[in-house]
Amino acid sequence: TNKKDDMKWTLDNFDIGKALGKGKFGNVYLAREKSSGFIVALKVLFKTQILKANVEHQLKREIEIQTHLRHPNIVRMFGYFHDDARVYMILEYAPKQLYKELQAQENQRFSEVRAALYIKQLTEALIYCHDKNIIHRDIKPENLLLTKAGDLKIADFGWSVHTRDSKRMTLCGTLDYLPPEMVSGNSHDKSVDVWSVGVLLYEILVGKPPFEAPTYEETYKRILNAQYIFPQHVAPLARDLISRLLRVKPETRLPLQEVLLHDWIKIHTNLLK
Ligand SMILES: O=C(O)Cn1ncc2ncnc(NCCc3cnc(NC(=O)Nc4cccc(Cl)c4)s3)c21
Repeated sequence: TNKKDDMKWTLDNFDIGKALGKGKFGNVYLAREKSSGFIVALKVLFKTQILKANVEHQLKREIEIQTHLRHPNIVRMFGYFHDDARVYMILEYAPKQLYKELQAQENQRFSEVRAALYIKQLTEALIYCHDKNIIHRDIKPENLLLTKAGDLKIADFGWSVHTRDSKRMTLCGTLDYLPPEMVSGNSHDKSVDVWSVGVLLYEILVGKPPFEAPTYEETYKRILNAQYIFPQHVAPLARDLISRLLRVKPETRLPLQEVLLHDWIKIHTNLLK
């Protein structure tokens, strides 16, 4: 690795700014690296919380994976360090959170052009991860950020960590984004990410997730049977793509490479991008 990569960072290297997000294990702060003036997001995690939740090994795996990923649609982890009480992740700063952007929309949904750009970029990032045998397993609006230019970045590297700092995590955790094989406790492979692309696509076009129900048990049942309906405003091509992703049988879900070739994506994305 070059000098920068094995740099020994400490808190003294940074001026700390406003809190960007608050979570169970600690907060994320805007920060500036003093010598370069470079702006980053500094995620602070309390060791006591990590140990209490018994997620130390998951954090180590996440850092190991994340420091080796380089993709325009994945938030970079430039490094990490720790002191006696906290672990710090030095992350690429992306100013907007997709779930907040979604909530700010009229009817809480994006246009087909905006939705197709996000799905295309998410799919490209997941293809990159899958090629490195990394399954994300936790794709949902809270884990997706947007750059100033409006490009999507996967921000969450707890690929298999569910006890994560998610904002919409209700007391017992939101099932909404989990595929049948995960809610039923069966084994799962990278096609779990394909399912969650389908859930995300449905939510950003409709304004709520496909299997949302008043009770946990009802959501569970609807996921197991891939039971969802489309409001009449959802266009036929979008319905076609979603129906090829939200399949109970993992092997029948559309491969991610074919998501990029689907007419709904091609028609609604700027082919030059
Ligand atoms: O989104 C926000 O709330 C605030 N925000 N706003 C702008 C912005 N720009 C960049 N990053 C942000 N947030 C950090 C995103 C993360 C990346 N990687 C993570 N990993 C993690 O939390 N791991 C982890 C946690 C607890 C236990 C264990 Cl085992 C692992 S969180 C930003």
